Amino acid sequence: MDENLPPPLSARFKESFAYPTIKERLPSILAKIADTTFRNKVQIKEKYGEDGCEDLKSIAGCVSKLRNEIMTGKKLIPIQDKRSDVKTWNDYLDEMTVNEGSTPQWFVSPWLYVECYMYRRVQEAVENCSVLRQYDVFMEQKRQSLIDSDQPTLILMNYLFTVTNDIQSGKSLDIQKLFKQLIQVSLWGNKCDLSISGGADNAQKSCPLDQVNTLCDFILRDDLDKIWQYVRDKAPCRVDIVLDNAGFELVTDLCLAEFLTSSKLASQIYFHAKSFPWFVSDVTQSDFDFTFQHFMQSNSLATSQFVTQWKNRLDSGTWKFVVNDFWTSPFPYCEMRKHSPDLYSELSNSSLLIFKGDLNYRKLVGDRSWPPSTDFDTSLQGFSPAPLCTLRTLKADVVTGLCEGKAETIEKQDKNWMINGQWAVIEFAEGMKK
Ligand SMILES: O=P(O)(O)OC[C@H]1O[C@](O)(CO)[C@@H](O)[C@@H]1O
Ligand SMILES: [Mn+2]
Repeated sequence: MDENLPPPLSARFKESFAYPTIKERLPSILAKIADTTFRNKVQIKEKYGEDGCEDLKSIAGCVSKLRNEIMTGKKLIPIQDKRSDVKTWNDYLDEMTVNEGSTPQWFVSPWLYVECYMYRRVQEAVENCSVLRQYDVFMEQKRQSLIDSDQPTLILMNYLFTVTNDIQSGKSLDIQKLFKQLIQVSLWGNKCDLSISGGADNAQKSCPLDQVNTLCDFILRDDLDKIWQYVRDKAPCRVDIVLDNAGFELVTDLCLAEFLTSSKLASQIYFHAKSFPWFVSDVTQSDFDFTFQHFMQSNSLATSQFVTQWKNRLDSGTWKFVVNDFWTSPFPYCEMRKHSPDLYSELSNSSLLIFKGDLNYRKLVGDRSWPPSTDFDTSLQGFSPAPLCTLRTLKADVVTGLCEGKAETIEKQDKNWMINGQWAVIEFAEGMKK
């Protein structure tokens, strides 16, 4: 490890947000999983019979054991299942053991690593089932949060419908203004994750368009002008969105993608998603499919036209939905080139990478305790497959790229500014010019 880098965030710092996350938030997420699996018993029995019930029992048992391991600060143990990423995880456990001089522990080791490990252990419980190997322990919550966001979704779809019709009919529009607006809608969509709330209802309630104006002052660093100039000069170009949460956030990402495509700023959009349930609300293939199914049942003209168009875009390859196991690995992104060279080179074909959300941000900056005024480029530690930007509301006590004194000023105004999801950053790193 580079001695000059600040230390990784960890629950061993009791005043940091890692500590209550591991002590309270993670155990409560696991308790909720055990709870919902029991509640699903009747349904599962109908569909899968006794084997299904046995699987549910086994998932609940594994999750309760894991909860106990966390609460008693046990050592991390190797993953044991047949998923193709097992070796990666177990090799990393060995590597961390060597680095730390002893086996990693929940309240001692880097927060990023142990928190990712928890979700991989939950998946282990599912992988070892006999009939429920596709089971998603967070499915109900994710679906409900999409349904609970129907109202703001409709407002957004109707608005976008007018915008795209105007574009098509050649009406003169302020594309720059729309670009900035839809980026901000997608940014604030990131408020709606289910991990920060420990799985409690966190759906979008207010009007997503009004929010853009009222929340302007809560953006601590705003590189939108630079991003706009870059995209305008590159257009039409390939844009990659590294997705975060299902539910309303995904709706906002799809709307951003639609705007970029119909305005011809983007020629192609890649959506990157998780290959198994992750940090409660992150998008998987089945969440993406459910979102489309849900839209297909809508009575709204705008929604049903968009969903047909989006399916066509996916069929024709203008849009691509891709998953990669790297996104559900514990590695910070500066290690992507080493651990997933194929993904790194795939991303380098893009003109702009948009990283959504808090966890992506933590991985971009290596989840280290950087002084907030550290240059954003420096904190990326060489990760630069293509020009990139982040749309992130702050839910963890790490941030870089703020101007000198900004953190201190905000701290006086709101002592929870780094963790309450009320503040945000839009940061751009152009990297090496291509
Ligand atoms: O969905 P997001 O924005 O990545 O947030 C995920 C959550 O997980 C954490 O990274 C850790 O629990 C928080 O910082 C945040 O609440
Ligand atoms: Mn998430």
